[in-house]
Amino acid sequence: MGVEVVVEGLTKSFGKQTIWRDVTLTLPPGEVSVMLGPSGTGKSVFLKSLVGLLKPERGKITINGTDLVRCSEHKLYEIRKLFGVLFQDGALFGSMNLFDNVAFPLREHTRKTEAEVRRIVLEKMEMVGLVGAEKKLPGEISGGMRKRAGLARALVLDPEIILCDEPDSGLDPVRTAYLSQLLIDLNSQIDATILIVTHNITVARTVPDNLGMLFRRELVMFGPREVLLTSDEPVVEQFLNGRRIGPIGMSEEKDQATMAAELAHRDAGHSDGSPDEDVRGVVPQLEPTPGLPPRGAVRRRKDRVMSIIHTLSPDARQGIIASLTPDEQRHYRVLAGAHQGATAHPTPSPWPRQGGVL
Ligand SMILES: Nc1ncnc2c1ncn2[C@@H]1O[C@H](COP(=O)(O)OP(=O)(O)OP(=O)(O)O)[C@@H](O)[C@H]1O
Repeated sequence: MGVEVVVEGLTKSFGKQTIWRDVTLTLPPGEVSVMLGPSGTGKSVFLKSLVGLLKPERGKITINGTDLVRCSEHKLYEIRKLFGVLFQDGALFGSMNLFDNVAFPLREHTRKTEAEVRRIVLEKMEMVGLVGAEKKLPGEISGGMRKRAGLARALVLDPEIILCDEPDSGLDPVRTAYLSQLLIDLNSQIDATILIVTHNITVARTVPDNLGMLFRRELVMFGPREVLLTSDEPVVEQFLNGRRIGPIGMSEEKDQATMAAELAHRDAGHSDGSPDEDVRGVVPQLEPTPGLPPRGAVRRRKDRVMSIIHTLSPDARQGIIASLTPDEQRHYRVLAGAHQGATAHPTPSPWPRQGGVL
C-alpha cells in the first residue's frame, strides 16, 4: 500500500521571491489527490520539494517517520526510492529506445539481471498499453505515448508514491480521458499514493479522491473532492469553471478595479466567452476498468471522510452521502438527503472481509 505524506507549514522561496508559504496537507495513503492552481503558482516547485529535489526553508515533509527537509543525504536517497515521478514532458532520453528508457532506473539503482530487467520492463509497458513499442525512439512516437512511457519508467521501481506533473499537457481530450483511466487503473492495481498536478478541469472533477488549490502564495484549500467541487470560494469556483471573471487574472492576481470593470461589462451583457452553466457540483468519480480489483483506497477513504463529515459544508456532506450505497448509508447511519453527518458508532461493516481485515 502507498504511504502517507504529511506536509506541515512548508515554505519555499527563491531569493526574495516567496513561492508559497505555510502549506499544510496530508496525502492519505493510497489515495489519489490533484493539486490545481493558475500557472506560476508553484505546483511544480511543490512536487520537486516533495521528492527532495528542492529544499524548502521552513516546515516538514514526513514520510515513514522521516522529515525529508532535514534528513541526511543518505536517508533522502533511501526515501526517494519510494517515489515514481512522471515529469511534464516524460523526460525521456532521446537517443534511447523506449525499452532502454524504461529499464534505466532498474539498471542504475538495482543489481537485477538482464532477464529480470526485461520481465519488469515488459510488465510495466503492458500496464501502460505500450507493448510492441519497445524499439521506438521517443522522437518517433506521439506525445501521449511519451507520457505513457514516462509513466512506465516511473513504475519500474514499484513506487509507493507517484507524482505526475501535468500528465495531460499537450494531449487531446480523448487521450487525456485514456490517461485518467490509466491512472485510476494503476491505483487499483498497486494502491500507490498518487499526486497529480493539472490544469485540466475534467481530470480534477473525475479522477481524484482529494483536491487542493494553490493561489496567492498559499494553499487555498485541500480536502475531499466533494469539498472543492461544491465550494463557493471565488478562486476555486472561477478555476473549476474556467472563467475569466473572478480573482485570478492573466498574470495571477487581479486588482479590484479590473474586477469591477469586468463585472460591469458582464452586467451590460458582454460575454466573456465562458460557458453560462455552472459546473459546481459533485460528479461521479472514475472507477477502475471492469475486471480490475476495486481500489483499496475507496473503503479507507469512506471511513476517513465519514469521520470528519460533521466538519464539512452542507453541500459537501450531501455529495459524500449521495455517493454511498444504501448498505453504506445504513452502516454509517446516514440517509441520502440528510445533511447532519454520520454517527460516531457505525453498525457492522457492509463490506466483505478480505484477508481477515475489515
Ligand atoms: N530553480 C528555480 N529558481 C528560481 N525560480 C524558480 C525555480 N523553479 C521555479 N521557479 C519559479 O517558481 C515559480 C513557480 O514555478 P512553477 O513551475 O512551480 O509553477 P507552476 O504552478 O508549476 O506553473 P505551470 O502551471 O505554468 O507549470 C515561477 O515564478 C518560477 O519562475
